[in-house]
Amino acid sequence: MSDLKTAALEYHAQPRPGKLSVELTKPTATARDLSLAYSPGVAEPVREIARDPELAYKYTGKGNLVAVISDGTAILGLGNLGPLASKPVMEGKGVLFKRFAGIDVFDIEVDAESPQAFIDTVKRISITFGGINLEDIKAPECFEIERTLIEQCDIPVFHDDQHGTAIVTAAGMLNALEIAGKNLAEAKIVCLGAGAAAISCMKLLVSMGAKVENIFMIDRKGVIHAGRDDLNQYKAVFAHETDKRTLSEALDGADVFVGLSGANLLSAEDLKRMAPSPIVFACSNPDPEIAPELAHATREDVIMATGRSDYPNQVNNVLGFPFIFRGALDVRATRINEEMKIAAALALRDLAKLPVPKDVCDAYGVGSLEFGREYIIPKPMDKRLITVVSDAVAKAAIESGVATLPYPKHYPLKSVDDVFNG
Ligand SMILES: NC(=O)C1=CN([C@@H]2O[C@H](COP(=O)(O)OP(=O)(O)OC[C@H]3O[C@@H](n4cnc5c(N)ncnc54)[C@H](OP(=O)(O)O)[C@@H]3O)[C@@H](O)[C@H]2O)C=CC1
Ligand SMILES: CC(=O)C(=O)O
Ligand SMILES: [Mg+2]
Repeated sequence: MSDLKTAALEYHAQPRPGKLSVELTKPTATARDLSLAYSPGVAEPVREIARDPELAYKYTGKGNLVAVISDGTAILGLGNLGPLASKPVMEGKGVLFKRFAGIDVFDIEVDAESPQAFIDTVKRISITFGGINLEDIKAPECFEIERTLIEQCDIPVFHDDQHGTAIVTAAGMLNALEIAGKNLAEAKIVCLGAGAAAISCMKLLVSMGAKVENIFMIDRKGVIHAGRDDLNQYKAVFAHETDKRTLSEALDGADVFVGLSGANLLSAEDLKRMAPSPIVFACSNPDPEIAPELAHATREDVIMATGRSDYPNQVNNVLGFPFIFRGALDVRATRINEEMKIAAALALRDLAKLPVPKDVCDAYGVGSLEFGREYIIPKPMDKRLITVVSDAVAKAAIESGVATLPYPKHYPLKSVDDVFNG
């Protein structure tokens, strides 16, 4: 077994199985404590909540609890391996929510026979939570699932593979284009993949200035173009008249490659076809569309990002979801809207341009980090993320009218330790 495989399996198995547990937040040392925590005292908050449901936020953990829910149909780039196999990823998201934003998570893997069965399950349990993070659900089913749940739930429902990925990709892309001396409005973009992440990423780039006619999206059957009669409504948005049919043809002179598809699908030969200073976001997990070593060996001028932690420029939704939900929960937003997504993307973009503190460099074992080809986006370990991203999201929620609480007194948060100082 490879070192990483052995270490990863050992990490998950020892010293106890899994990565998450439940912790107590109140004293339980005495009989008196127990009479408050459980019977008879527990009846008091029960009566209060029955009288006024809003009081669930005061007397239970609802307001800081997010459900990370999957049906296991698109686990990372590994495909449809079923709900149980998705559990390590969902626990992993729970780890990141807690570590970076102090948010508690129940991971929930649903064995659903249809999208409607999945929707019904999530809807029925949604009252338990302050927010719902849908995860690793394949396209096109994910779009209808999310739309219906947003409509039916009064808490934020957010399919992270769509919007978290789009927000982080947009932030990195704006910076990469600036470094390459290009701009979104003129960039010729090739997107390999036309699923949950790809469609949402391209939609957000369009809403931030990219031109649909400059985007070539590619699925397993090749370039998505106006002559195809096998496109679902989500792919069809990106269909235009073109004689390009293959990835190679689409990449001729392209400024940007975004990979949200699968491992090793971009060859060195294809990378050579791209324009000067090509931007390559090979974001498939765990293995990117092209290995960074191969990309750098092929093109000295490449600006390269992956979804992984072990290379520079990690374009991964971990930079978004903890801080976006933190901001949304703290103003009790009823949804996560476009204004909040764009605010998060711009906050991430801007943070990458500030001097990087020493503790962040130390965590990544480098002497320094400076805005440029090898540092286009902040590092997940950067403690300022919770300050700037959560603040931007909370403010955008208030300004766009979806917040039900005012701007929190303890904002902007200085660190994750600050979360319960409000
Ligand atoms: N870095 C990050 O933060 C994130 C990365 N991702 C990565 O994006 C990828 C897709 O995830 P997601 O959108 O959720 O999954 P989906 O199942 O919704 O979409 C997968 C898409 O990839 C396409 N695809 C797969 N293999 C090929 C191929 N050989 N050639 C062309 N297209 C191909 C599929 O084509 P078709 O439509 O024809 O089936 C489909 O459009 C995964 O690798 C995942 O790890 C996802 C979210 C976040
Ligand atoms: C990062 C992530 O959510 C994915 O690859 O699916
Ligand atoms: Mg995912």
